[in-house]
Amino acid sequence: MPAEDLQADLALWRELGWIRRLEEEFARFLWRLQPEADERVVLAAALASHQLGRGHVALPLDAWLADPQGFLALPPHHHEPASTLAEPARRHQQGLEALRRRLQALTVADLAERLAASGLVDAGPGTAPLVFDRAHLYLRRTWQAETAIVASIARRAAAGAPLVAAAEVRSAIDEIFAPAGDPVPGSASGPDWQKFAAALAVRSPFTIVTGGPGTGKTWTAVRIIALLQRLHRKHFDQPLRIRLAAPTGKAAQRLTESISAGWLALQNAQGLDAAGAPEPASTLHRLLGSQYHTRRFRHDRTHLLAADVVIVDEASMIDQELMQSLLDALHPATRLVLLGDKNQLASVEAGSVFGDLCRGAEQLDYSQGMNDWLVQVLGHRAGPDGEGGLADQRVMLRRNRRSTPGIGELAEAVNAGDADRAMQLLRDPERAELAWADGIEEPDDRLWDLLGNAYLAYLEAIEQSRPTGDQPGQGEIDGWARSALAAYGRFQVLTALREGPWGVTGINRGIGEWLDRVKSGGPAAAGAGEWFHGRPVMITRNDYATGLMNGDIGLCLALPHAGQTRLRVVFPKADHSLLYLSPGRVREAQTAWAITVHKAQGSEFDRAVLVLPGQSSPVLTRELIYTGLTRARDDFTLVAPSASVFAQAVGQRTRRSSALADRLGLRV
Ligand SMILES: Nc1ncnc2c1ncn2[C@@H]1O[C@H](COP(=O)(O)OP(=O)(O)OP(=O)(O)O)[C@@H](O)[C@H]1O
Repeated sequence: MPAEDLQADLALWRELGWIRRLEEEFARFLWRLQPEADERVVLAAALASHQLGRGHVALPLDAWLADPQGFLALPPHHHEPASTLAEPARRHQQGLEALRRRLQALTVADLAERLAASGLVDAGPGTAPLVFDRAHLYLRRTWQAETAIVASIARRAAAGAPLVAAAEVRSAIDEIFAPAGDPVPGSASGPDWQKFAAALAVRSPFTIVTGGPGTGKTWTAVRIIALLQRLHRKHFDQPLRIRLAAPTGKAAQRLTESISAGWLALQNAQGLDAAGAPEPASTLHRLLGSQYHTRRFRHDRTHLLAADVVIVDEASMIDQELMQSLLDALHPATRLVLLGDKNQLASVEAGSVFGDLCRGAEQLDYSQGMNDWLVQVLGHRAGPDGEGGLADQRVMLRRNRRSTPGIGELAEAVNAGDADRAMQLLRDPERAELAWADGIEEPDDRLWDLLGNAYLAYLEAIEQSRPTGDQPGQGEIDGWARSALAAYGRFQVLTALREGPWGVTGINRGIGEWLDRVKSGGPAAAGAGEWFHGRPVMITRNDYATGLMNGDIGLCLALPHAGQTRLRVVFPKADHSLLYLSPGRVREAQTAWAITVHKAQGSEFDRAVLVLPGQSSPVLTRELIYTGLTRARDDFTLVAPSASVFAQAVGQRTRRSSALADRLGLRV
């Protein structure tokens, strides 16, 4: 029986940890639907499901057949069973043999034919559990989501005609961008991409602004808001309803801070009308109205969000499902501006919509219509006329505006896959903001001295800002909590891995023990799970009762209370308020001396240390290194026990599979 044969192989791969139980179950479900199904179709379906678990929304046939092993979760080479005689090695070989047998002589064309002929697969809309489209095999849900995203974006991209006269836009851009003393467009420092972004955002209800760290994405967003408000107020009494959001609470908080500081600065320079000031940012979930116990949002295509403009930061973190929900909830006329860094790690959940939308954004492919518009509002075109389409909707900011350029240079080298240049920069004494922690080959005292000392400074900062007097008021306590949170935010240890001596668990334990040893009388940091004054914690699971979300960071402080102290965990909220909870109410949390790069997405720190493991691992990729190092604003240190592991990581790209860019007509 083909069904039993295939199930036996799937069971073997599941035992070996190469696929999940879910894939086995999914295959069983398909056999039940169609006992006579083609086993190669069922195998491909199981792999499409496995792909989804690894963040890919589809299985690309050609890539799969070119590298079938790469599509199973095989262990890295150094974890393969050593002896070929031992049972695990025998099973490993059996697993590989089964894979070889299953795919023997199978070509892309042959498989495509089998998929097209199968009752389990549709070529588009329908009821079959799978969809085969553009040489990608999808589970129906992800195909539907991708299709909805494509349709929504294509609709927005087509609705390009600006409502205001070009001359009006031109004078408003000139005024709003003038005080910063920007370079003359086309001058030696290159075109003014920030003005391009503004010109694009006025013209169309959908704009994508991508750029590396410090390229001025939020600076530009402030000006886009000011520009849209100014143009709107000329014709209408009410200001535009502008909503700001980001995928995580931390990112929303950062967006609120930088937009309000930027708005204030612009207002002072320009005497802007305060009525147009944007409100604090919220998380995307909150913006869309997340509801307890369901993945559905209050705002959807039948209950649209009341907003004229929606600006979302850190858009690379938006997964496919959330992007669909966001687009669904917006009126076609609501302007959507997505800000993000296309080179960062994609979302935790499946999909890489922002990265896909930015495919090829380095090249200029503006249409003739767009170039004409740019001439009218900026006085010059972007380049030769190109294909336009989605390319007309996006702009890439390229100039790093930070005063310490080293991190931007390092990010560029990593992004270009140039590990030698990256190491050279990290070791260059001229670049004081970058360092390679040479000589740390084991997690030993040299590492704990480096990491622990930074946290000692944090613990001392907390003591220094402690309110004086026995009965401080709430205002003083809030002030203390805010300054403790700010002190913690100045420095962060990041790891690539979760487990092991170089992972979050090992590094957290090491720092905690070091602090206990060095700081007499406290902070009792070693006992993970214990609550102590100064303990930073990260929430590991959404808790709707407290409103705390996975990834939120808080600090445990001994707050003065009735002449004594009591422990409270304080969390900053996206709306800038503070939430105090007793430790008993903070259920799923772990100590956060170190956090993974994945969890740090959406956060920034003045200084960051990235700790890589001594051995290579599939999670070590260029995107991970890039995301880790760009969390640091002013100062970055790399701890990499092996230069070759670092070099290998920089050479290792991750690209999530989907046909989104292709379906949107982007050259891929
Ligand atoms: N055109 C400009 N003229 C002067 N200063 C600028 C300009 N653009 C940006 N800046 C300044 O450069 C710094 C970085 O800008 P901003 O925070 O907007 O970058 P970003 O791309 O949002 O960075 P990140 O995503 O890493 O936070 C800020 O201090 C900002 O005020």
